[in-house]
Amino acid sequence: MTGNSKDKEVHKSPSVSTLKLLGKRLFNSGSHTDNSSLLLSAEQLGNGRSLRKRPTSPSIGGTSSGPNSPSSSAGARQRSASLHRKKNNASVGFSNGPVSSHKSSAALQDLIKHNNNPYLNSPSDILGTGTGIASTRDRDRIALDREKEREKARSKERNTHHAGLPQRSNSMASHHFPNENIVYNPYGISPNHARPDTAFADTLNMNKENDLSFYMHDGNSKIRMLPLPIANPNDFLPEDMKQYSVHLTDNFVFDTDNKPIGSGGSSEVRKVKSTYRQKDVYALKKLNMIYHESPEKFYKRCSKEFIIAKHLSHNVHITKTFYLLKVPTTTYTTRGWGFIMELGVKDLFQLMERTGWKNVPFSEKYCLFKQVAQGVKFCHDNGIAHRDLKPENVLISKEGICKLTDFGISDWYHVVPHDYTSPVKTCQGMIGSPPYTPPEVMYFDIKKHYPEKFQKPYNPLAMDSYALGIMFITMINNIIPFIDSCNTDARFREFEVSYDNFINHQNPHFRDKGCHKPGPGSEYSLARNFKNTDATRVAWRLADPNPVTRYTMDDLFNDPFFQQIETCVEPNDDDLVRVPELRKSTSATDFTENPLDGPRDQEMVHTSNPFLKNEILPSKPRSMLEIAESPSLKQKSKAKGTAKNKSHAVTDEGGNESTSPKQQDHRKNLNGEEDNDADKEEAMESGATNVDSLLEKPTPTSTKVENIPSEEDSTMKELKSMLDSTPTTPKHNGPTPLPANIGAQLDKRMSDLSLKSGTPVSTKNSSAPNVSSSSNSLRSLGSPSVSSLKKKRVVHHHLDITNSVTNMSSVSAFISR
Ligand SMILES: Nc1ncnc2c1ncn2[C@@H]1O[C@H](COP(=O)(O)OP(=O)(O)OP(=O)(O)O)[C@@H](O)[C@H]1O
Repeated sequence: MTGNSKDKEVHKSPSVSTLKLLGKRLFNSGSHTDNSSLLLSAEQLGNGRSLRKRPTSPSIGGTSSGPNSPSSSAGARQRSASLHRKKNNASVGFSNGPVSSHKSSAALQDLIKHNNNPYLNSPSDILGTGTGIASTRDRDRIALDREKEREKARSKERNTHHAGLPQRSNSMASHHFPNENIVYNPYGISPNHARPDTAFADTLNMNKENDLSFYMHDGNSKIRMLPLPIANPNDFLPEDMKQYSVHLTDNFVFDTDNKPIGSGGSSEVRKVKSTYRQKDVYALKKLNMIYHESPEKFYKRCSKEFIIAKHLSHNVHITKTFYLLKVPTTTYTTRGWGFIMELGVKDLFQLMERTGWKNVPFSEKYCLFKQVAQGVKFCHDNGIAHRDLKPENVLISKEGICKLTDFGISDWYHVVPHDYTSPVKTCQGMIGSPPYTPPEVMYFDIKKHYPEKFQKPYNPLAMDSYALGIMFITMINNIIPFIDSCNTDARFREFEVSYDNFINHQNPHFRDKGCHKPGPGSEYSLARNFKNTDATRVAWRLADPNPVTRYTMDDLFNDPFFQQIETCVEPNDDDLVRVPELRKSTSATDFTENPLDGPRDQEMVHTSNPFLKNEILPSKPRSMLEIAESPSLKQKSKAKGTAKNKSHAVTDEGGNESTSPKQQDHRKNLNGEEDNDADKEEAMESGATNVDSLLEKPTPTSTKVENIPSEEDSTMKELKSMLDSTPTTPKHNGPTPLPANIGAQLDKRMSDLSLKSGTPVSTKNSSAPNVSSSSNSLRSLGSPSVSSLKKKRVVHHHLDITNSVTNMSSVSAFISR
């Protein structure tokens, strides 16, 4: 178990912000190696696959289109690679890659020194063994390339085909800084494509952090602020998820440290503390508007993410999401919405980029892999496809437990969302984060210019399997195997050829269901480092380029190698996370989001829920306890007077557990924690008030509806109708999904917020075998409230990974070039 010192180290380490900065500079350059004698190799090979954060392709609308620019990222990378090959006159296999133009850079040498790229360790890597047996696909590829060229020309003629749609920017991808390598950043800042949603990327620059003026560009191209009044989250949530308090500052204060702990394409994550228990630290995922998103679309997107995340918050391998709250403008954030979530110590990417990662024993890596798989299985078993699995979206708790997060593009995957016997609903459109996005999805990437005939509806579950396989390969190889999982990437082509070779020449039944013969051996580059042909079977079957034969999660859980992996936590172990307490719920009259804001009644203007209009939203949202006691809003009066100043510790299981002060005391004792909450409370609350009173200025209401895919329009109607649902008694039983009626209606409607649904495919067998993994796990004992606070004994020390790059100065050497 990692102690406090480790945690501190975590926070000192150059985490997300540094990584992002590093990524901008270093992606496609030689990556870390511990062997300086390999400097030449690194440069010659132009390793472009070093680990870096992968922003999600934000194709909310179902397509991720980009300008038909000849300078797409792929193009740029290809140019680099070919240039490199020319320069070095080397025939390379997997190790072939984009060129680094910083040969003589000290920073690069420093970087290369830390390289632990296993491909660089053997001369045979250069030969790309395992791929030269047959190359039957080459002809296909040439034909495909020709066809793509023709399609590209046609596409140019069509020119503005995708204009106005949400786009994945190719700005950073195609933008070359004179002294900088290419970085693929869909949300990148470009002089030509200023993306409002990139505003928070700049907050990672610590110099700007306390610069209030930075946050005052209301409505300019960098900052996108929601118009006032900010909508009430409860207006967008189903009955059983409505919250007692909807204001962040009612029950939380920002961490005094006040540094962002992470950021993504549409969010920034900071620490917040319970107003009542300073030791209870949570993550606030502050959500930002993306592109030219309208406020309505923003609210619907975010509430969907929240509903899915909360729906899944019943498993030790899922990051718990507690509340969806209004966030005021402060020195730390702009106004908007945010999630209160369980705090992760770091994400898997941050573990993998540490120089000590390469020394992590196989057994520990397998354990992490299996934990992630358990999380994915839980999602699938609960009707959700994650669709954006990548190391950045796996958080590690302080106990070393892997927890999936970021359900921003997740979706219900059944045709009838809550009917798990109904077929799988296929998807269309480019989503996800290369290279974890499988080839069948990459065909939808507009920048790849694939002919439309290649774009077939795909199974979102197979998407998760593939991502898991690529994650596994990356974890073992310490480097991503390729940049894009499509045949525009030479390394991916090599992988495909290797795959075919293995089947054609060594194991013809490799793709057969139930075949558990050994997988590829060390003659295959992407198998060599596993040193275990059972592990390669698992990795390669998950990363099967063919989605039809790819391992499903059930196949994975049936695999004998997977089954025998020992983990240090069981999927049904209880969590150690304390549900944040809600004591205060600011009423309409005593909460001032902005002094210039209109009366709170205006919130009603935002609601599209006729039910709420008729009933008149009560000034104080009902608590989960009140909802449980009297589901109908008409009975609200009975519960009146119990709301304010009452302690509400609402479980994330749907509100069926409200912890009494007595219980809290008990928990406190079990934890051995010292509370002093009452003493601190007053001071903390006054702190919260101060935060509230910080600067904010009115925003011109932007209601411009962009030229969005028609499905977006329809989804808005669907969400409205979802909210018209008749309230039912909120009830949750453990991991059971949403209450039947509401859940079914909600699922149906929310599922329609998804990408274009296509033809159903056959439902997979949802039964999973019993997986016996760790015998070392502590099983839950006693009641949940007691067992949830038991410390678990783990067999591995997942956070205990050394890093030779520990301070900003060493990092700044990279980025100050
Ligand atoms: N609960 C949390 N605790 C600690 N760190 C977190 C938490 N949630 C997110 N992070 C950090 O912030 C990063 C971004 O979070 P997340 O992926 O949820 O944002 P996003 O905007 O949806 O990103 P993406 O570009 O992948 O869609 C994560 O990679 C992680 O490092």
